[in-house]
Amino acid sequence: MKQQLVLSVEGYTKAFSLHEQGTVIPSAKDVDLQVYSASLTALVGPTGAGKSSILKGIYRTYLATSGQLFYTMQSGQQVDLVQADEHLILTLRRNEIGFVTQFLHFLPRQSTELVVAQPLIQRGRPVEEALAVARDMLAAMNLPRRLWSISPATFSGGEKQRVNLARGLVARPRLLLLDEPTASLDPITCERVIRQIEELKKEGIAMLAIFHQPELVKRIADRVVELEPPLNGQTQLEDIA
Ligand SMILES: Nc1ncnc2c1ncn2[C@@H]1O[C@H](COP(=O)(O)OP(=O)(O)OP(=O)(O)O)[C@@H](O)[C@H]1O
Repeated sequence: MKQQLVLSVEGYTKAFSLHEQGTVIPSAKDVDLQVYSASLTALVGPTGAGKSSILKGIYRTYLATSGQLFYTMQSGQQVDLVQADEHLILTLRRNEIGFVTQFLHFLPRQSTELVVAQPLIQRGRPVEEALAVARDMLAAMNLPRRLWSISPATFSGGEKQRVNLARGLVARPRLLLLDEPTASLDPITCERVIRQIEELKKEGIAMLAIFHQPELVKRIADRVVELEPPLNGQTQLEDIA
């Protein structure tokens, strides 16, 4: 399958100004990277290097301090995710860009299968059909059947991670962001996730994923972007004013 450029990150920089403390926390600094369809770009580097901050910038949970995030939409039109208006960002989140984070967001008393089916329902799939896809994915993620009809509120970290993955994977976005997708999984489930990632590649999906395990990166990454260690210390706000 021909790989096409889906996302080009150019000079992405993020720093957090903590005005009350009068300091600036540097995060990602001048990062360039590309993500192509039908492939996985791995983001590696030490703790605090800004890996999660880059994913959050692409998903627009964070606003970049500087730099550009050129995303090529399904329509072929290119948009800078730093500048795009809120409405477009919400549309892209619903239809094109998915994010599997370390945290599971869900409404109280919502069943696990409904949490997973949600991205499909939001796109207009009939509820029963969406639930059937969700159940298949929960089975693929090795989540015990007895947990499907209850809320994930009381789930263990590994169980929540499986629900998160199932939700991200059913959506089949064009660009999938994965923040340590296998971090709290047992080896069998980890293998299943790897199989799913291979499947996503075959379907043409572009992925940008943070990993801490070098052997995993070697196995599934098509490109590797290594971030520099974070700068030492903090900058006083007046130093950069
Ligand atoms: N909302 C925030 N407010 C202030 N500082 C933040 C915020 N989010 C991240 N940071 C800081 O930015 C730096 C980079 O954080 P980030 O989570 O992106 O690192 P990371 O490379 O993903 O680390 P890890 O491998 O430990 O997950 C850290 O020093 C962190 O404390």
